[in-house]
Amino acid sequence: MKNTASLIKMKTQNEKIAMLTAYDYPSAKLAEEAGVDVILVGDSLGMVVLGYDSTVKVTINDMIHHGKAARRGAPDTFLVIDMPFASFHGSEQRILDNAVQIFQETGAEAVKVEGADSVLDAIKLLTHTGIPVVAHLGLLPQSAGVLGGYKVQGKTADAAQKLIDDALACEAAGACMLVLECIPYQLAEKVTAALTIPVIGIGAGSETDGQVLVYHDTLKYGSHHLPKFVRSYAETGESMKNGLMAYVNEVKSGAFPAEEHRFTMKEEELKQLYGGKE
Ligand SMILES: Nc1nc(=O)c2c([nH]1)NC[C@@H]1CN(c3ccc(C(=O)N[C@@H](CCC(=O)O)C(=O)O)cc3)CN21
Ligand SMILES: CC(C)C(=O)C(=O)O
Ligand SMILES: [Mg+2]
Repeated sequence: MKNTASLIKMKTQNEKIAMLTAYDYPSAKLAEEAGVDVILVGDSLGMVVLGYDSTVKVTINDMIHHGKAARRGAPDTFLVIDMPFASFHGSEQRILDNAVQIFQETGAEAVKVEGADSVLDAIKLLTHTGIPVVAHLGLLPQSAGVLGGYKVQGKTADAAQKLIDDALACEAAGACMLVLECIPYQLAEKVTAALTIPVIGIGAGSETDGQVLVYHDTLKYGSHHLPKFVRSYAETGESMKNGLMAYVNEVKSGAFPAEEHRFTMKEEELKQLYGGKE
């Protein structure tokens, strides 16, 4: 139940694919227990876990460190690892070395790369090597510096046609799945209908084969700005902060620890310790 064929089957049977990011053992474990179909160790971890203001500082080692933890938490879920900034550009040898390292060390089912154009060769190379590749089009956070920020993509007829062509080229290059980020829903619907592989949207409307969101956005964990396309399903950050404040208060007041939290020494041992005297 966790391979590329089972995901394509979900598309053909019109069963929506629920994808979520996760970055460590407990988050991946909760995602798997909740029935998430695909877990993405996204390079968004640079922002929501490591506190960077973009994803471009994330390294291969960061992805492997978090990927291995997520794998331990979710051994039975289709796991995708983002290839971080620039790690799938340059020579074939470099791209292959990076992808093989991530794939082998984490035991993930696939890696994800942002973009088409020159990235199509990387998709082909990795697929032919035996590494399933998830493509990612629309808003490419690793190219935010070039795109001029986190902006909706594919809004003009020309840009939309280019994205459709890119999506078809990603599929032809061997991609096993496609993520579409921040594009008009009409365009996402068209791409989804045009492709055989599953298309997963984030800020791309409801007509894709599935949805992906960032773990911390879904559970409102952290104080970051939430993009317009997010719906939060819990107030985790608030609940955690309340818990931590209660802990601090009880330590200060002496209410914690209580009798049931302490350990006791036997009377005779105490006597021996004090030499019979008090
Ligand atoms: N917490 C978090 N959630 C994400 O979904 C996410 C990350 N981080 N980091 C990596 C990328 C960056 N992403 C983002 C971040 C911000 C917007 C955003 O604020 N967009 C504007 C729309 C701008 C426009 O209208 O062109 C918005 O208001 O939603 C979008 C995608 C998506 N990814
Ligand atoms: C937003 C998703 C698709 C992603 O690439 C990430 O979390 O890094
Ligand atoms: Mg990413």
